[in-house]
Amino acid sequence: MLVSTGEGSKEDSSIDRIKSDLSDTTLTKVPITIVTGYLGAGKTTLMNYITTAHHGKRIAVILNEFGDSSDIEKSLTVNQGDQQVEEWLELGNGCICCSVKDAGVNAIESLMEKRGNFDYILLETTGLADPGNIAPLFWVDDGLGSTIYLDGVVTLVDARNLLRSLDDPSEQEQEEVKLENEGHQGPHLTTAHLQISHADVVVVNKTDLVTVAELEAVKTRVRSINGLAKLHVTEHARVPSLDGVLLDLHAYDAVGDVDGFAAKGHSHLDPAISTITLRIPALEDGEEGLERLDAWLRGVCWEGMFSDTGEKGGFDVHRIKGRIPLTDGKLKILQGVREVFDLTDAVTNDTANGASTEGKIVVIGRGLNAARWQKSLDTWLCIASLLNRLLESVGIFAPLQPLRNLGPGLSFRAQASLQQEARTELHHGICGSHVITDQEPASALAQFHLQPVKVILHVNAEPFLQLLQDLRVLLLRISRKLPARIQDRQAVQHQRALGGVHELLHPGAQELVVRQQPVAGVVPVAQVLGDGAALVDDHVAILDGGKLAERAAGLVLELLRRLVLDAVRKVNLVGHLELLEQPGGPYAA
Ligand SMILES: Nc1nc2c(ncn2[C@@H]2O[C@H](COP(=O)(O)OP(=O)(O)OP(=O)(O)O)[C@@H](O)[C@H]2O)c(=O)[nH]1
Repeated sequence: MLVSTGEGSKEDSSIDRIKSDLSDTTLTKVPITIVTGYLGAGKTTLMNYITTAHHGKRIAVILNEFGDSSDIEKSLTVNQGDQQVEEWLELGNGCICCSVKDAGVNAIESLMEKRGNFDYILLETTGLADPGNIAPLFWVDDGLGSTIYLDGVVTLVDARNLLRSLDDPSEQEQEEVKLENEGHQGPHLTTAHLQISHADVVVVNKTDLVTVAELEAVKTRVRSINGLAKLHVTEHARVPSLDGVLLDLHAYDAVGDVDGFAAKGHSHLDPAISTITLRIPALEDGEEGLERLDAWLRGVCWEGMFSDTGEKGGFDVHRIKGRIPLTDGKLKILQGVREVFDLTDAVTNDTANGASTEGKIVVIGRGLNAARWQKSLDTWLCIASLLNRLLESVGIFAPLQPLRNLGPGLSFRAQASLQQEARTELHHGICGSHVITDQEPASALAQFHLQPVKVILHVNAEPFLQLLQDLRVLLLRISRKLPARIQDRQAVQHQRALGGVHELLHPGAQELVVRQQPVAGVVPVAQVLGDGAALVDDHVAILDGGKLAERAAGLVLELLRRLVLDAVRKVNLVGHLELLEQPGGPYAA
C-alpha cells in the first residue's frame, strides 16, 4: 500500500512534489526494508498497523512474490487507498538469477516515477520466501545509480509456533527448502531458519500467546541462530516505533554491533545455524593485507572453501559483517549476504573504533565451526606477515653480501605436500645427488662448480623458520664462498637461455625428492642464473652485466617472495601459528 501520512496529504502534495523534485536533484535514495516472516507470523497485521499509525512518513508497502521461484512472472502489488496498482516485472530472458535483480529494482523505480517519491519502501515477502534470495536483488551497486537502497531485513516470528517450525517442519515446508538441504549432511534447514539467519531485526510477535518462560526460550533460540539481529517483542505486531525497528536500519551500510556480539560469544543451541565471530588484526591496505582478506572471503563466500587448504568446508554463509581496521588508521567495513559481499570505507558511525588494532568479523550460516574458521583466516593472513618478515630478513642480508657470485645457476623449486605430519625441509642439493649441509661445505663447493645449484623447498606442516634459516645460510654460502667461474657461467647462460627451464632442472634431484616424500604438486618457481640471466615463469630475462649484483639481489628477493607465496598457497601449515606466537622467537612480532 502506498501510505500517506494519514493527514493533510492533499494539501501537502505540492510540497511533496517539490520535495520530491528537490530530492531528485540531490539524488536522495529511498531505503527499502524487506519484511519477511513465516505464514501467519503477523506480516499483514504489521502492515495494517503501519498504515493506520500516525507517523508522518510516506511509506510504500509493496507485496512481492520473488520468493516463489516456481512462478516469478509476478507483479508488484501496491495499494493506494482503495486503489490497487500493479507494476509488472519485466523479466528479460526468464532466468531468475540474471534478470530479476535489475527487473525488481527497475520495477520499483518506475513505480516511484509514476506514483511520486516515497520516503520509505517496505517490501513484504510471501511467508515461504527465503530473504537470502531477495536481499541481494536490492543491494544495488552504487555505480548503478539506483534511486533505492537496501536498508535491511526484518523478520517476524510467531512466538507460539517458532520452535516447532524450526525443529519439526511440516512436509510442505521441507519441500520448500529441499534445494537448500541438498548435498548437506546434518540437521536440515527450515524456512524459519533462513528467515531468521538473514534478518537484521527479528520481531517476536504473538507474545500474548506464550508464557514468560516460553518467550525466553524463543528469544534464546533466535539469538543463537542470529547473534547480530536486533530483537523486539510485540503483540499484534505493534512495534514500539518505526525508526530503528522497520526503518532507517542501515543494516547494509554500517556494521552496528559487531563488537557487542563478539563480546557475548556464540552458542550452539541451534543445530543447523549459528553465529560465529572471528578476530582479525589490522591489515595493510594492499596486496598482503586487504586484498588477501578479499581473496579469502571469495573462497568462503563464493566457493564454500577455505583458501589456506583448499578444503571445501561443507558450510554456507548467510550473512557476514565485519569491522576491519587498517594499519594506516582507516577502517573498512565488510558486508555480505550469501555470495555477495563488499569491503567498503566505513561511514562516520563506524569510524569510532577505527584506531583499534583488532577487528571483528561475524558470520551467520550453516555448519560453521568457529575454531576452524579462525584458524583458516589466521593462517591465510599470517602468511602475509610472515612473508614480510622473510623479506625483511633477506633484505638486511642481501645488501651486506651482494650476490655477485651466484654461480652457474641457482634454481628454486617449491614442492608442496599436504601431508599433515610432514616436516618442513630444505634441501640444497647439487646435481640432485648431494645435499649441502653446514658440515660439508667443501664437497658442496667442489660440486658447485660443475653443476647448477638446485634449491628444493619442502614446505609442509612445520613452520617456515627453519626453512628461512637454511635459506639464509645457503645464500650466504653462495655469495661469500663460491668463486665465480666466468667461462663456465657464460657457457651455461647461453645454453640455458636457449634451452629453457628444463635444461636447468636436473632430473636426478627431482627424482630424489619425489621418492623421499610423496608430494601434492611440484611448482617450478623461478631460476636465477649467476651471470645475469633469469628465468621467471618460463620467461627469460637477461640482465645488464654491470648491474648484476644489485639486480640479482632484488631478483632473488622477488623470487623468494613468489616461491613462498606459491608454496604456501598449496600447503597445510599446521602448527605454523603456534610457533609464531612464541614470545621472543626470532620472528616474533
Ligand atoms: N493472538 C494474536 N494473534 C495475532 C497476533 N498478530 C497477528 N495475529 C493474528 O494471526 C493471524 C495471522 O496474522 P497475519 O498478519 O495475517 O499473518 P501473515 O504473516 O500476514 O500471514 P500470511 O499472509 O499467511 O503469511 C491473524 O488472524 C492475526 O489477527 C498477535 O500478536 N497475537
